[in-house]
Amino acid sequence: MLSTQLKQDAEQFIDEIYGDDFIQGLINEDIDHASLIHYLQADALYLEEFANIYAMLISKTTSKDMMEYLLEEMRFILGGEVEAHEVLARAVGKPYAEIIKDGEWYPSADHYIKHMYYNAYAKENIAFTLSAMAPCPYIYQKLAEKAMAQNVFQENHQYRGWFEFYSSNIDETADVMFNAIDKEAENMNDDEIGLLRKNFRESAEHERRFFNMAMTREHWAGVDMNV
Ligand SMILES: Cc1ncc(CN)c(N)n1
Repeated sequence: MLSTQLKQDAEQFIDEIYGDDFIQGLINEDIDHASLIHYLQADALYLEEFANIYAMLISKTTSKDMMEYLLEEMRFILGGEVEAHEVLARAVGKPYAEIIKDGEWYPSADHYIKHMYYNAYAKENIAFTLSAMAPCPYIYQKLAEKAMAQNVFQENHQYRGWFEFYSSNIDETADVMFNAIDKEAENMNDDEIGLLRKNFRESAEHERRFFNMAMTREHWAGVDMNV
């Protein structure tokens, strides 16, 4: 099954991201607040676009079950995931709404978001977009599970809630995406399946870049946003 291959492909990225500074900084509680703020600003906008892309997929599917799933996920991403963001905002010590008001699509986030939009606009079959979206729930879930398995988070650990949230809330999200990808892949040729795999791997790398973007507080250099 293609999803077995995709999950195998993801492993390398999960290990790399786990060892990178963002996740280690959360585990060790020594991540700097400026990086958390940068992450929250970028991620609030990323999630908004993720919800918009779900809406685009609703118009492309004829399956009622898939429509219901997409609607439910839209609601979750617009409301539920704020809970994970609130954990980080509390550590920063500022209201979440105040933190995110100045964000923009920093370069790595911009690239990731446009990778998903490209597939939503260019491809009629939703499996192409889903293959670019699936690393989002899947990689966070695996990172959180790994962190919970390898560390003991005391009651007062500042980021415990973040890991708990992603290790327990998004199981089904990734599963439904993988099932839909597998179903569509049954009727695809090798080139198309290769593209699904490429989309997935690219997004897995985007996930890594997104975290690292926060650590370096990446910005557009030489682009005056007020012009
Ligand atoms: C960039 C990114 N990727 C994944 C997730 C988890 N939904 C997230 N919040 N942000």
